[in-house]
Amino acid sequence: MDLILKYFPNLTETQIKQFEALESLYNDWNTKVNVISRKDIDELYIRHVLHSLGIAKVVRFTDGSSILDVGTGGGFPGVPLAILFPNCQFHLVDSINKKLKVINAICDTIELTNVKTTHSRVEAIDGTYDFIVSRAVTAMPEFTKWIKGKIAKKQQNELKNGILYLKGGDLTEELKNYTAVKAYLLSDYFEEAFFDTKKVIYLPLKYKK
Ligand SMILES: C[S@@+](CC[C@H](N)C(=O)[O-])C[C@H]1O[C@@H](n2cnc3c(N)ncnc32)[C@H](O)[C@@H]1O
Repeated sequence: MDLILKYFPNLTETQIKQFEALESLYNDWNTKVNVISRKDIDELYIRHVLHSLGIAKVVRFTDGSSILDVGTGGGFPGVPLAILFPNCQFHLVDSINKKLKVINAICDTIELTNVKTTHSRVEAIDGTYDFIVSRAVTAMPEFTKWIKGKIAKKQQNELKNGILYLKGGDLTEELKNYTAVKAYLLSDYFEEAFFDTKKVIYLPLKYKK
């Protein structure tokens, strides 16, 4: 938890309690449903919570923003972002239902009311969103096909609406056709070695019917 406060020192009491509660909740749930790999659970705050919050170093979502988390799994990056931005609406979608049940239970316990989950492939989701976030789901060319038509027309953030994708490694080949893409290095914000190769890939997208 100290790690979260190190980079996000202005959390409210409620947010601190919510972030603190994640450790025992994910540990408990992970014994029943495998939402986080065994190797990672001991490093929940660095590998999952802080990594998810890397997106918040790139953009501070304006109150009222709507954000879709595609392939959220156990709730990353959606749950930590929803705690950090209580006045934004988060829609967490995954094609595997059992993980969403864990997210719902965790959100109920910590009274996180700005999260909605849907069991579906994202291609079948109808809404539009200011931002679409994701981590570890698929390569960008396929991802952009899946989320076609899901970017909101109205822009209410300083950063243009689009995709914010947590990725690592060499992305030259994967991103070569995206001229508007911008990579933010998480090592510019976080000093821990885990972030040395981690990036937030931002792709602004226009509203298309
Ligand atoms: C490797 S996990 C990543 C989970 C989470 N984003 C994280 O980083 O911890 C990929 C997740 O994407 C989901 N997924 C894959 N294709 C999907 C699709 N078309 N629509 C919704 N979810 C999908 C899978 O069910 C799985 O839970």
